[in-house]
Amino acid sequence: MTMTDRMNLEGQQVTPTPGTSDQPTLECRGITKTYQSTDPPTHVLNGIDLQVRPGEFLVIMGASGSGKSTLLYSISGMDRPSSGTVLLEGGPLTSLSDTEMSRVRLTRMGFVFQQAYLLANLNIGDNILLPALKANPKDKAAATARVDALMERFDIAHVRTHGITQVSGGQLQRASICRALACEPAILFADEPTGALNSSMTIEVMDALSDVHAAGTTVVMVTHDPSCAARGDRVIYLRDGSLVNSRELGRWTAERAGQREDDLLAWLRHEGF
Ligand SMILES: Nc1ncnc2c1ncn2[C@@H]1O[C@H](COP(=O)(O)OP(=O)(O)OP(=O)(O)O)[C@@H](O)[C@H]1O
Repeated sequence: MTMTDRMNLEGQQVTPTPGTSDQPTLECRGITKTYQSTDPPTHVLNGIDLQVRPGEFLVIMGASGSGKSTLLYSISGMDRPSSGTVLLEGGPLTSLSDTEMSRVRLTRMGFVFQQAYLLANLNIGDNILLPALKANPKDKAAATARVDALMERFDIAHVRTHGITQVSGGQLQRASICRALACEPAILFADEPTGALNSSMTIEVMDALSDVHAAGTTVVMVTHDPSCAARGDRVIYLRDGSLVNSRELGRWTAERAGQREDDLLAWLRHEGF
């Protein structure tokens, strides 16, 4: 664990939450990313060290262009870092072939984006089922049972047979969360999952992500929104592609949400947000 991981704004040592195992779910060492497609090349990440504890809800924040999405993509196998190592549950990701990486993404990781990216020719239920069937075609009965349970849990069972244009934005994003959980991933990555939603749908979706986290799934989320960030156990702050500070928040509770947001906002302002 790095120094920034252990210190809060006041430079005090903090006790990490929750995490029980010594092995991080995700470990990143010396991650750099340079886009060679531009002239001159664009250096975006400058050697990020990061550990995500089992069951932790980690939030990545920073100004626009600071490298948040690039970091998320580089550590989740959606893109490859230019250098550095990523370990998922102790296994090296960065040395996998593209085919092996795709398999790990499908079976061990879930993804939620700003847009739902569900298929227009499938109904909501079948969209959610698809990755589970792709991961294990022989598992149809078990996968269907899992998907039914997820749709009940996230209150979209009643729109199972609806088309993707026949549900609200909040329902669509909850369907994306169900799809991301259908293969029971070790970790869920979310990139601005509420970026396209109004405030009531944002709360719906963040309640769903808090539920995912409370059930034990490790979550890594990029957001611009301090009220969403306040749901996390820990917020890290990027500036110009470097991890410059980190804030332990402890477990989110609805009762303390307002105070927690105020504290986080004060810290973010101190960081230049
Ligand atoms: N494919 C690419 N090729 C070249 N440069 C890129 C590419 N993708 C991102 N960048 C650049 O990398 C930098 C970081 O982008 P990134 O999207 O990671 O930032 P961000 O913090 O997520 O920003 P935002 O909050 O605006 O989404 C930006 O300067 C961006 O222009």
